[in-house]
Amino acid sequence: MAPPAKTFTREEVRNHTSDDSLWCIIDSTVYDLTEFVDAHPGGESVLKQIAGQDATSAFYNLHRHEVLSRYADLAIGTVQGEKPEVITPQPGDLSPVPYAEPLWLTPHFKSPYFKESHHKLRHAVRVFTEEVIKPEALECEATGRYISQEVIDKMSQAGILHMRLGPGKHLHGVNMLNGAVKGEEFDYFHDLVACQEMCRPMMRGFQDGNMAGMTIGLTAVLNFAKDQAWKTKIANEVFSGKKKLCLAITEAFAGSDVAGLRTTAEKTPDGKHYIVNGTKKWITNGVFCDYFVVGVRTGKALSVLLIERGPGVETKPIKTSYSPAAGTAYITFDNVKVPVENLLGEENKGIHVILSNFNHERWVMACGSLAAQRFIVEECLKWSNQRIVFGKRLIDQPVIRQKLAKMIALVESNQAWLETITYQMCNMPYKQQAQHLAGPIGLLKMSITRGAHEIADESVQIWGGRGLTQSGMGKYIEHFNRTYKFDAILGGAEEILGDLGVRQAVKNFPKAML
Ligand code: HEM
Repeated sequence: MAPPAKTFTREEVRNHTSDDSLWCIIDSTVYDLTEFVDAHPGGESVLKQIAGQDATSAFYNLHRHEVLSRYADLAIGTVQGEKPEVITPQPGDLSPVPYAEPLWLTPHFKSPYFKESHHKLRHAVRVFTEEVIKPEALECEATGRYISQEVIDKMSQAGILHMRLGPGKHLHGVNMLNGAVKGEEFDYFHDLVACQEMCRPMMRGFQDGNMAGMTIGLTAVLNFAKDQAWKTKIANEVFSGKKKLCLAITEAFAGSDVAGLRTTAEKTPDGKHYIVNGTKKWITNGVFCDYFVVGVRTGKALSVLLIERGPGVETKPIKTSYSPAAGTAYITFDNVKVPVENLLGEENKGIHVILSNFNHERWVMACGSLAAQRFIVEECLKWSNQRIVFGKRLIDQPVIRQKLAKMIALVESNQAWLETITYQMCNMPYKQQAQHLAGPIGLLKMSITRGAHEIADESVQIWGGRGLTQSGMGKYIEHFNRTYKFDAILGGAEEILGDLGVRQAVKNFPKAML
């Protein structure tokens, strides 16, 4: 909101220093703080000290720019002949801060990978994220409530729910974000753009609460359901946002080691149903889902069933270090009767169903974690540039520049690797992807989550106490430091994925000797 059109001279502002009239200037705007003094969260005395003065540096040393838009009604005009210097970003804007955007979005840099439609989609998703998703994310993260049906409906109408599964036939004919990209043209670079843009609210619990379950679970139905009409029914219900679906594989008994699952499914004597018994743990979105894509033991091997919420299915929230908005659940199945038609893929060949989406799931997590790291780099660059300590900006200290250099290098190198792998995904048929990319994607995710560890650590050191505080200037640093580990565990632990990468590399090792 622009300040009122009235103008004042600096001389006039200097006359308002009493309890009856206390003004100050921040970035050429004049604020009347008389009534606000008592309510100021930072106390009265600090405002009295800057009465009548230009408080721009003092303000930015202690507050985020967004505070000014929250209190815009305190502005009474501007200083005659002066214009604001601080940039107020508009929805969809690219950040002008160095390294705040990937190189393909940086002026003068070229990329062989991104076309006009990727740029269009980037802009459209960023606007949607800022206008629709971010306000919801902030509220859900603060209150712990689950995503609202209203926001789910808006995402469905904009084609975002379809988009979250990556490229494929399910996108054909879907109007995405008012024609930003055609479903038929949507490739893994569009997918990358959407994944990275949708992380921008930087609310990690909500990010998973925002339909992560369907992203990793619905593909099993699309690719392995046998009955076409049944598949279409489930897909329509989920893509329209009317029903929620999640993937339920991990158990207290087995995390990354899926072969150790203990939930059982036994066929009834008439062969028409399975009776499912067991438990599932850490199931993202489980608390509010209607459908569960469940890994079960059928005899000695694994199978995958779609189980509908009903008698015998119970979900309880699990408290994790991110917000309850993710809907993380402990699930119990007690004598749940499931029609045999709900089998996905072949009986006892469920491992193929489970593995089939791992590459995409891990790649999605890699995209998201890296986008969050870049956001943290931007926060650190801005903070180091505006924070004055020992009479200098933080960035004037070599030790801080070293930390920033390390953080930038980690993000840029991982983004370059991510784009190279994405290019392979665009150019390899599914079978080749499964054969050649599981190892590289495992190594990529490991590298990115290791980078997150370094970046979380260095950023807290740069921000000091504010990096440990849940409100105020360093709130994103605190949040990132508390939640970055999710990406190092979910979808396969860092160590397991690194090991997968090396094992795949040595599988067909040539007779090459030293
Ligand atoms: C338009 C003017 C101002 C508004 C609307 C405002 C608002 C706020 C708000 C909302 C907070 C809570 C923390 C946050 O959300 O960032 C805060 C904290 C604070 N403010 Fe202000 N403020 C203003 C000007 C100033 C000025 C000029 C100073 C100092 C000279 C100041 C000193 C402080 C201090 C010391 C804190 C506590 C910071 C911390 O806990 O780290 N404020 N202010």
